[in-house]
Amino acid sequence: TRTSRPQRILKAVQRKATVGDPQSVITAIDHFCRHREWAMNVGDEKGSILDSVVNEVSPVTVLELGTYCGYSTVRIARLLPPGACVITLEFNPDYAAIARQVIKWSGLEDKVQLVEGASGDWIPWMKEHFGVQAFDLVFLDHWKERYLPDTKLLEECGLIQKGTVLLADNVICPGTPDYLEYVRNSPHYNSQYYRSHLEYTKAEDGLEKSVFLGY
Ligand SMILES: O=C(NCCNC(=O)c1cc(-c2ccc(F)cc2)cc(O)c1O)c1cc(O)ncn1
Ligand SMILES: [Mg+2]
Repeated sequence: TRTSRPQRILKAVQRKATVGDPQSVITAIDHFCRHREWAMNVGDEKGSILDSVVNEVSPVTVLELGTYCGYSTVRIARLLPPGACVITLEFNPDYAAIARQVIKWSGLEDKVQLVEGASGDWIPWMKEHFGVQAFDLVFLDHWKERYLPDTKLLEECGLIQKGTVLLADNVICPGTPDYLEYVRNSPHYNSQYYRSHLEYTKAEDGLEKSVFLGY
């Protein structure tokens, strides 16, 4: 196929969504992925749970691991008050290039810092490079086998402090068993599972919300 799936998602946004209207961008991507081609966005059902957690935390600084096409970046950024921002890390340059354009179409570029690179390389530089003290909310949606090592790295770098909320996608499908075991058994986290479905399907999936209790 000439174009990539992310490119076809961007086309759907440019055809169906209104510039500067984040909700229309979200609706356009959900419609395309439900009726044309499945894609690994968090989706509308789990996206509503993400929205409720963002509203509950009302974060000033958010870290998103795994941007893909920027769907969840837009979902998060549209709920942030002035002065708050989301730093989103994407390893794949092709995904990052599409995400920049989706985020720009939504008009939320001032609330988003998209960083291209590997999470393991960038996390140790977050404080110095972005002047971040600690994250209020971390949305984990990247390589599933990186959830646990990156959580430990965030702890070691002092980027997770008392009250920081971790919200992890795909804890059932594709699944993140080692991460789940860690946050559910650690005395330093209060963890709860929000049962849902894999985006645009009937398969079970869910989000795990873990609040750091301090040391
Ligand atoms: O694939 C990279 N990132 C996406 C991580 N996200 C996922 O893998 C993901 C997968 C699924 C999923 C679920 C069922 C199924 F049958 C197939 C896929 C769903 C989701 O909601 C995800 O979030 C990637 C590539 C690369 O080259 N470099 C850095 N990262
Ligand atoms: Mg996901």
